[in-house]
Formats: sequence, structure tokens, C-alpha cells
Amino acid sequence: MDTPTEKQHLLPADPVASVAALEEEAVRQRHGFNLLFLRRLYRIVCITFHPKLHGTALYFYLLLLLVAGANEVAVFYAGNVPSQFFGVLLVKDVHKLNVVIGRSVGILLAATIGKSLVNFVAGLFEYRLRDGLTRHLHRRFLQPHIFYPIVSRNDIDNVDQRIAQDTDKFANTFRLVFQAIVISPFIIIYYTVKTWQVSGYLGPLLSLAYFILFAILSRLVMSPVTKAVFMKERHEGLFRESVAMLRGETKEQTVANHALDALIHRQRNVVYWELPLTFVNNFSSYLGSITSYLIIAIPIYNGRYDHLSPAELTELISQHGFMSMYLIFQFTTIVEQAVRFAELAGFTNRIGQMLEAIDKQEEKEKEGHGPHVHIVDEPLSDSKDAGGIRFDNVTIASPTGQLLIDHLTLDLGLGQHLLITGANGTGKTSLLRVLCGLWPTTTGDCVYYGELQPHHVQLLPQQPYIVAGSLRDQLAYPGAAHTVSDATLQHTLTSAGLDYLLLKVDSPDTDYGTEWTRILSPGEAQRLAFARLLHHRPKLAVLDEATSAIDETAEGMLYRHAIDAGITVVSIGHRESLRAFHTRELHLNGTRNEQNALEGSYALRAIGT
Ligand SMILES: Nc1ncnc2c1ncn2[C@@H]1O[C@H](COP(=O)(O)OP(=O)(O)OP(=O)(O)O)[C@@H](O)[C@H]1O
Repeated sequence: MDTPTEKQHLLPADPVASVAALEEEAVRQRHGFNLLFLRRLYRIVCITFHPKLHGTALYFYLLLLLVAGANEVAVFYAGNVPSQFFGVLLVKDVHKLNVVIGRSVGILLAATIGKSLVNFVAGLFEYRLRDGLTRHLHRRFLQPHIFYPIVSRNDIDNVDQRIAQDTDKFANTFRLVFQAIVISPFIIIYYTVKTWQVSGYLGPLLSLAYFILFAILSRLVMSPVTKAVFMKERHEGLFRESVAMLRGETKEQTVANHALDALIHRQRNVVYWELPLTFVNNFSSYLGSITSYLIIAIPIYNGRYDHLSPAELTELISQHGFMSMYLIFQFTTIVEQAVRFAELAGFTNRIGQMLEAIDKQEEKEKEGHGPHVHIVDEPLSDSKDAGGIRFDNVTIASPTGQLLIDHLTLDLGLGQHLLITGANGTGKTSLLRVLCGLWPTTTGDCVYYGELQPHHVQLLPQQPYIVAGSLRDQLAYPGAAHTVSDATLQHTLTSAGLDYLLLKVDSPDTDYGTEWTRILSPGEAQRLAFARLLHHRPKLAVLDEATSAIDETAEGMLYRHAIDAGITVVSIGHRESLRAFHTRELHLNGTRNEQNALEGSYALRAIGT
């Protein structure tokens, strides 16, 4: 099934060309800090904050808001502690000093607890975000009619990275940004009023002007960082893929090194573009501290506080210093989130892009461009059995538009076993994909008649799916382990010639995780998948070279068990011995026209005549 052509798709054939293509795509899709990003962010927020979502992030956000608000009250009092010390130290009053010390310790303790709690609740908020988002992606993406076309048609790159890693990074960055600015608007209003009372309208106005200046500067240098992060993440995935494919051969090492070059280039870009951004941010922080003194200098130089004693003036400067510094700190905190916001935009765009690909696939389905599988509640004509499948005038093309099968009409009643043969790349697996509802047809439909319905079909690919877990899990999949009794386990494994596995494992319920892929030989893995089939006894088994690694004698035994169990088989296989277990053969001719394109012709014949 896995043709060399398919494998090559996994590696960038020409890394330089693929880098250029990625660049182009990034520019085309404008993965920056823009309206599209905001729309995608809004969508993700709606998903994760939905009040009806189990474990919604909304309640944790509200809790964060509450805790952060309480913390700010403590911070306000903590900020006034130095000015109180100035007040008592300058008049040398020991009793007042003791009172201030006692009060200060209490306030600082409250502020410390407040800050820790904000961090704690923000952590809970983050994991809720990740949980909600990942589950949403799982629910929408992990469905055969969505997952399969998107992955097999290379609609979007590295879906696994988007689901596992980008959601994690998104949740973490979102938390950091919103933890920092969650109640900034309220604080800004409060401290604006307070600063106004002491320094007049010029105080908050200067702070605001300062903020706007640096917000504009940050916006200018932020967009390139967003794009650079997006591209880096993308190349990170490509690089991992190329390393995963490494078998130590020179050609593959060259490909992996090229992928690494491209990744390092992107990583360098991120570092370069972060330089102006961090410069702007640091400059804004340092300038902020001077600005607070400039603000209080205005009323002092205007003579507004000439009536105060030096001790009172010192206390006022200290108090006001804290307020205006805190106001500017809030502004700069917002500006400082620019780097994180740029990263957030990168992750948001990758997740948003995936959601849009799912939308598109769902739309295609609705418009009838999805798999053409129908169910008819009546017996298949001329069939003595209750049900079956009809390929009704089915034409199949590969995703690249290559004709594979041209107008196939074929009735297959339950109890009739079909062998599909033909040279490599002629479309055998593609036909099975259509039968299983994973691929659309160009014309015609695959119709399920009578008792046979799509969920009665079990597919066994050449590379069997081995689940993580125990031996019992292997047999039970997709059902739960407890549905397989000890007697069934023993009997089924014996039928598949695998009863010795029971002696190899500590117990049938010992969890070996993914070790199975190492424990089992390819032939044993195929036998185990076949044992699963014998256990579930589907009405129809679709076997795509599912016994290619099993010796001929054992293969015959497995087929005999399946047929005796009443399972109808549709197989792809190259061994002559397989013919004995089938009643009909569909041979894909693989003839090509003058342009070297497949003609899609086939021959259908009864076996044994
Ligand atoms: N996801 C895909 N994207 C592009 N082309 C594809 C894809 N899947 C299959 N094809 C092409 O469709 C053609 C038929 O593939 P298919 O796997 O059905 O052949 P097959 O007869 O099962 O081959 P084999 O005997 O080698 O398993 C091949 O040329 C293959 O390259």
C-alpha cells in the first residue's frame, strides 16, 4: 500500500525549493499580526471559553480576574509602604515606626500570597485552555472523512505538531499575556484618576502619550517577528519529519541537513527580528522610570506644593512616584506583551489554519464532494444473501487527478469473496479507500445494500495498527479490554497461531505501552491484527495485503478461519495461493495510453472457471 512515491512525499524532495515555496505561502497567507489573526484568536477564544464546554476556561478566567483584582489591592497598599516609612522616619517617632513596621509586614504578606495565587490560578487557566482546544481539534479532526483527506492530500503540514505542540504553546503564551494584563484596564483607570488628583491632567496625558508612542513602535517591529516565528515552527516540523525518516543513508542525511539549514535560517531570522523589538521594549522600560519624576516635577515647579514641609513633600513624591510609576508600568507591561503577542499570533495562525482546513473539508462533504457512499435498505439484486455492496459506475482518480479506475460496475453479495489484483500503483488501495468511505469518487457511488452497512466493515492494512496497552487491548480494539474473556483470548490467539504470546507476556493485562511495535515481528503483528478480525467477526473484511508478511501455510489457515466464521473478504494480494479463498477476481490492467497515463481499464472474472 505504501508505494515509494507516497514515502517520498514525507521528505522535502528539494529543500531549497520547498523553503522558497513555504516563504511564498507565508507571504500569501500573511501570517502576521493582522485582522486574520484577530479573527482566528476570537474563534479559538469562543471555542475554549464556551460556557457549555465541559471544563470551560471561562470560569478559570473569571477566577483569575477576581484573584488578580484582590492582588492589586494588596499591591496598592504595598506600594504606599515606602512613603509611610518616609513619613515616620523624618519625624523620628518610634511608636509610629513600630505601627508602620507591623502593618507593612501584613501588607507584604498579603501581596505575596496574592501574587502566588494569581500564578496558581493562571496555571489552572492555561491547562484548561489547552485541554479544551486539543479536545475540540480531536473531535473535529479525528474522523476518517476529515482526517484522511487532509493528511493524504497534504492540505496542511505537520498536523500532529499543530495538535500536540502548538496548542500547548498557544495556551502557555495566552496565559502569560493575559496573566500580565488581565486587569490592566481597571488599574489604568484607577491610577489615572489618582495621578490626575496629584499632578493635574498633564500627568496621565504624558503617560498616555508615552504609551502610544511605544505601542506604535512595537507594532512596527512586531509583525516581522510573528512571521519569523510562524516560519520557524513550520520548519521545525519539517526538520523533525526528515530526522524521523533517517535510516543512516547518505541521501537521507543530506535531506536532513538541508532541512536543518532551513530551520537554522528561520531561527536566526527570529533572533534578528527580536533585536529591534527587545530594544524598543527595554528602552520603554527605562524611559518609564524617568517619566514618573518628570510628571511630579510639573506641579512641584509650578508651586502647587510650596505649602508642604520637606517631610510632607518627600512623602508626597514617594507616594506619587509609586502611582505614576505603576501607571506607566501598566502601560509598559502591555507594550512588553508585544513579543509574546507576536508569538501568540504565530501559534494562533497555525491552529486557525488547521480549523479552516477542517471547515473546508466539512463543506466539501456537504456539497457532495466527499466520499460517495450510500446505504439502501433493500437486498442487492439477484443476490440470495441479504446484503452486499455495489460499485455503481465508479470512476476513481488519485488526488493529483490521475485516472485509476474508469466506470467500474460490480455487485458483491455477502458470501462472495473478491480478490483485487494488478501491478503496483494501478489503484487497488484507492478502490478500497472508496469502499471504506475515505475517498471520493469522480463519478458513481459505492452503495451498501440490505443488512450490510459501512460500520460492518473492518479494514486491515498492510501495516497493522498496533495499539498501546496490553495483549487483551490488542484483541479488543476498538472495543474495551474487558469485553474479551480469558477463554476468547486463548481461543482466538490459538486460531491465529499466536497462543505462545501468552507465555511471553507477564499477564494478558500487563500494559506494554507502545513496546509492541518492537516486541512483534512484522508477520506476528499481521497475525495479531488478523486475530482481532477473527474476534470481531465483521460481515465484511477489507484486507489490503494484510497477510503479506505471513507464510503461505499460516495465511491459508487464517483465511479459512475467517471464511468459516462467515466473514466475506475483499483482498488485495499478489500470491497465487490466495485465489483459492476468493470467488471472483478484479484485475486492474494498468494499461497506459500514449501520454503514459493509466486508462483505468479492468477485467472481472470468476475464479475457478
Ligand atoms: N495521497 C496521495 N496523493 C497523491 N497520489 C496518490 C496518493 N495516494 C495514492 N496516490 C497515487 O495513486 C496511484 C494509485 O495508488 P494505490 O495506492 O491505489 O496503488 P496500488 O495499486 O494499491 O499500489 P501498490 O500495489 O503498490 O500498493 C499511485 O500512482 C499513487 O501514487
